[in-house]
Amino acid sequence: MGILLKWSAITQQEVIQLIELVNISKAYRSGSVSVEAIRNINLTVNKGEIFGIIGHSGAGKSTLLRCVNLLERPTTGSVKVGGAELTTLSPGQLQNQRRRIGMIFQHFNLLSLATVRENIAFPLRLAKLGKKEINHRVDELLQLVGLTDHADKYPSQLSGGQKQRVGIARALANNPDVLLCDEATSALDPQTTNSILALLVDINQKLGITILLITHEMHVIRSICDRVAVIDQGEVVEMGEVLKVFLKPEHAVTLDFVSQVADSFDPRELVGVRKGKLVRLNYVGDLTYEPILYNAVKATSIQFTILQGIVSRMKGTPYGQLVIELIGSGSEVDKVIAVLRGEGLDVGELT
Ligand SMILES: Nc1ncnc2c1ncn2[C@@H]1O[C@H](COP(=O)(O)OP(=O)(O)OP(=O)(O)O)[C@@H](O)[C@H]1O
Repeated sequence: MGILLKWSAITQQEVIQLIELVNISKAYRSGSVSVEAIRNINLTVNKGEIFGIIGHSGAGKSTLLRCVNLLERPTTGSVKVGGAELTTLSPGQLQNQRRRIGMIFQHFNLLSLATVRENIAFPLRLAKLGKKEINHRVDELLQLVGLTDHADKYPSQLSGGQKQRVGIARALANNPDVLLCDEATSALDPQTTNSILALLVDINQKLGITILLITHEMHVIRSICDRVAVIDQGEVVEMGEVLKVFLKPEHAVTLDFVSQVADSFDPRELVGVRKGKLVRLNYVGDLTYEPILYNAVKATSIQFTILQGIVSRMKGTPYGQLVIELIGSGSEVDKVIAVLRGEGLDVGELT
């Protein structure tokens, strides 16, 4: 059965909250000065999803991500992963819980004097697995990330993308439930970025690992995330399903990020220039490929012009956004708009 999504009802599945951050704040002290890096953040990440946090430099992304495994301890607030409250655990208990949370980094953080195989084996040694078991697991991981032929190389002999694959394999060594990604593709060129993003999607889908990533690139969010939180000056300013946030950004910072990947021409510039009624149509799922616009106008004398448009797919879901001008009598324009809404399109009236 094809996807048939109404704008108002994008996928509703059974939801298990794997990461729950409640009222997280973190203040750093330097001398007598206190910097509040994040403030009162409430955020949940559901099991199986890829959740992205986007923000400009200094917004608090790294601090927030590092609070999830308590690499940074929040000043106030609760951090639950898989139901366990991490802030109250003893050091030993925390170490055990951290095995369920893998992490990868922008600059890979590999051991430069160790081979690929040894880097990947490192967390397995810490977990005190036997030699045979470690070798077997490392072979599996090498295959998963496509580095079987590079097992005996040192990090300096690898490309950036290959280094990040080692980082991913190492992060997955102990079969975590969650993978935290700290700007994992920021040091990579666009093609390598895409191959690493494809690997993350593969891991998410095949292994069911929940992914929480931070980035300053909307391309990353649009390519692989299910939901996104936009963070600015330490606070979450917008959050929701990527398609919705992408098609209808509300906060100025979100608009800024969306314009990284969308047409930067703002059709509101045409208000007052064009004489007809300007409307923005958003549609998702199979509706994207239906002749809805034609059907809506065919019984009327309305003419329409497309002023701006995109029809694409996001994580396999088709979507479209058109800005059109409807030319004709007011009552017929209203009728067309009502028909479009009746078909499930989101219709925003710009004039
Ligand atoms: N260890 C620290 N001591 C003092 N201030 C810090 C520390 N770490 C971060 N900050 C401050 O907290 C704020 C948020 O920093 P953070 O690194 O979390 O932002 P970010 O969004 O990840 O930025 P970037 O994308 O540049 O890495 C900044 O003002 C930063 O200067």
